[in-house]
Amino acid sequence: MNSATSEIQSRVNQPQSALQPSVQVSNLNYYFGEGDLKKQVLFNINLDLYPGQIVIMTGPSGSGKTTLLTLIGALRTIHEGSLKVLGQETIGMNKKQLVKVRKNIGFIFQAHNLFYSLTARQNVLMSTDLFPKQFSPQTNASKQAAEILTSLGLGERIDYKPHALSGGQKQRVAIARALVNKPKLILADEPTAALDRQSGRDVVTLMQKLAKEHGITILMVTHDNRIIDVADRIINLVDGNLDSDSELNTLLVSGDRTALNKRTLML
Ligand SMILES: Nc1ncnc2c1ncn2[C@@H]1O[C@H](COP(=O)(O)OP(=O)(O)OP(=O)(O)O)[C@@H](O)[C@H]1O
Repeated sequence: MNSATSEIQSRVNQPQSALQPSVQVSNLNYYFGEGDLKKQVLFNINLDLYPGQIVIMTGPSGSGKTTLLTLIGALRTIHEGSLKVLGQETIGMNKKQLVKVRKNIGFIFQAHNLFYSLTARQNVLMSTDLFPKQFSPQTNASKQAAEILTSLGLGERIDYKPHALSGGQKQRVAIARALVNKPKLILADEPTAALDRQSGRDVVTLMQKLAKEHGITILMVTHDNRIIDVADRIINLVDGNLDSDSELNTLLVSGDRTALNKRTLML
């Protein structure tokens, strides 16, 4: 284990109270629309997410999951309260400052959004500032993209275009693209929805490994109850309110299967 890895390991193994949260949400309210059409969609949200944690966000349709995810991803600005992402307060930030915050976050979506005219490696490089100036296979960034793809089991597919890849392989390219800038926070919106059972399982196992080995915080919105067991924690939004927030192991250890089943039924 190199020194960087052991430092991360020791951070991840600390009690959560000793760690700096990657995301700190306090008293957050959010509204859409103006004047008479103004509608509140998030109500007094308080939430801290820690390094190494996989947090699954569930809740009925329209409960505010995507809105909260996009606020944490600095894709929108908050109106009221406080939202610190990787130590930076985002309220009052201008577009340029938000873009800077976003650079430290990896995004993974249901539709992997790959460019079909580019190879797996070139798709990964789209996330770096070095594209398209230098995408010859000799550059450091290109080598790094190849390394990440190899570590995700795509060593044989580095220079293939998406049409020659399976659904699970395409989603792994999307994960590689989310990782190339070494984010401390990954936000995923239905990352397994388009995948068969085995590919979905492979993708989340990989995400779990990344969270644990590199101290990455992963916040994932999913309706896929086939993958719920990878969560360290499940938060449930109902009508814009944080309805519950539980450690999955606690639910399982305490034998409170009714609570877990109730939650799973809502997915
Ligand atoms: N751009 C928008 N303008 C106005 N209202 C919006 C906008 N986006 C979302 N909403 C409303 O905000 C509320 C929360 O929506 P959001 O998409 O965050 O819910 P969700 O839990 O992600 O739903 P789903 O599971 O269906 O994706 C809903 O009432 C929705 O209609």
